[in-house]
Amino acid sequence: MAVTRVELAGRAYEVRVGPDLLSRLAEECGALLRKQAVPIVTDENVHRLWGETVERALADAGKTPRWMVHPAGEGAKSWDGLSRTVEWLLSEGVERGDHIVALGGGVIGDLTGFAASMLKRGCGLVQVPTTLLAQVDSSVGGKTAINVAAGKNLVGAFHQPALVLADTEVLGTLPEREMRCGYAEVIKYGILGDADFFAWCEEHGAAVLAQDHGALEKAITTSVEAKARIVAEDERETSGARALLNFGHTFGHALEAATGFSDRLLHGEAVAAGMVLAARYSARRGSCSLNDAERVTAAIDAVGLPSEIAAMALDCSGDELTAHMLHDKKMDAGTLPFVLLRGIGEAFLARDVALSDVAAFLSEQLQAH
Ligand SMILES: NC(=O)c1ccc[n+]([C@@H]2O[C@H](COP(=O)([O-])OP(=O)(O)OC[C@H]3O[C@@H](n4cnc5c(N)ncnc54)[C@H](O)[C@@H]3O)[C@@H](O)[C@H]2O)c1
Ligand SMILES: O=C(O)C(=O)C[C@@H](O)[C@H](O)[C@H](O)COP(=O)(O)O
Ligand SMILES: [Zn+2]
Repeated sequence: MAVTRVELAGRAYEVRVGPDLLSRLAEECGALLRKQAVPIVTDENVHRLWGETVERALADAGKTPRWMVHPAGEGAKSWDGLSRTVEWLLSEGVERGDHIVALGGGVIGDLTGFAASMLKRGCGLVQVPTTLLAQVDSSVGGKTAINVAAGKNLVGAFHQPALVLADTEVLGTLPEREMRCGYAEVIKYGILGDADFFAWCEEHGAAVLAQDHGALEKAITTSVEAKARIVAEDERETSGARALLNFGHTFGHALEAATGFSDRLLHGEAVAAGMVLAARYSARRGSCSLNDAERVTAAIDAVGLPSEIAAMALDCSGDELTAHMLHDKKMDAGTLPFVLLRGIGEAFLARDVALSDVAAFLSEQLQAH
């Protein structure tokens, strides 16, 4: 098992990555699960595939899971999903000192984390991420949110977990498409801040997706270490360091909005196409080389993630895509800082980007090929 600490003063916590953590859930959580009944929020797929393992793990420790099972998919990150979760937690008598278990992908983690942040003004949380995306990204760092009509993640809170348990065995049941989505966030860490890791991904992407043990473990632990370092430096995205984790997301969230937060384009896929756009836009502005932008595109193409928005039949204009960006949380006094590249491994925050120029660039990209 690999252990990474997220160093936050007075609230440091461990991210444990390795096999068989789910079947040791009670031991791993120790005193965090202080009552016989354990409130667990999950979705229908995870419940069907891994519910029994959890039941057994808790039964061995004399505990009983209490389940809240959401429908699978992004739709659960909604006002309705949130109110149902909070009402259920209240009906279960959850107290401030209890820890709610979020067992699932990023949707369940973001939703449950947000519910935990507001229940009795904040109760405990254990993240048990079951997708690659959630293991390398969403379970770490305390960003929680729901989507609302105006856009992605626009209502939320920072609420750190007390523990993250990333069981690599649970990825065995994850569909390939979801593995690819997680891989998009893995290579993001290389592109934004670690050229050597990006080069490693270029070589080993297929092995990660095939769940080769060594490659998968390196991909997860390198990603978690990068995220933990950045979150410890800038927990609430105030200094600019954490904003770099948003590489590809301003474009990506606009693509998710344009496709109605549906299965048509999953978050990881939107981020993949968004990273290609951010790299190409960087090259167009002359901050990075065309060659580096092409390397980003090739790495995304190589694993079957979408790179071309022209192939997405989006039925919207560049202006309509930039209109979605006006809701981006990085928006500051009327300007939107963009995470762009000086090169592979060197992202920076550009504060002088005109949205009209981005719209013109997107119009070209929508028509390319
Ligand atoms: N808070 C953050 O820092 C952060 C970071 C990245 C992404 N996110 C958010 O995370 C969400 C995407 O998360 P996701 O990609 O994990 O999607 P998801 O939670 O929808 O999970 C993807 C699918 O995989 C299924 N699944 C989960 N675990 C499984 C398993 N072990 N075996 C089989 N099926 C399984 C789920 O039921 C679902 O159908 C988005 O809403 C995104 O905005 C948040
Ligand atoms: O943890 C962060 O910070 C990130 O930006 C990670 C992203 O992968 C994630 O999708 C996040 O939810 C996006 O943040 P948002 O602030 O743009 O909603
Ligand atoms: Zn993301």
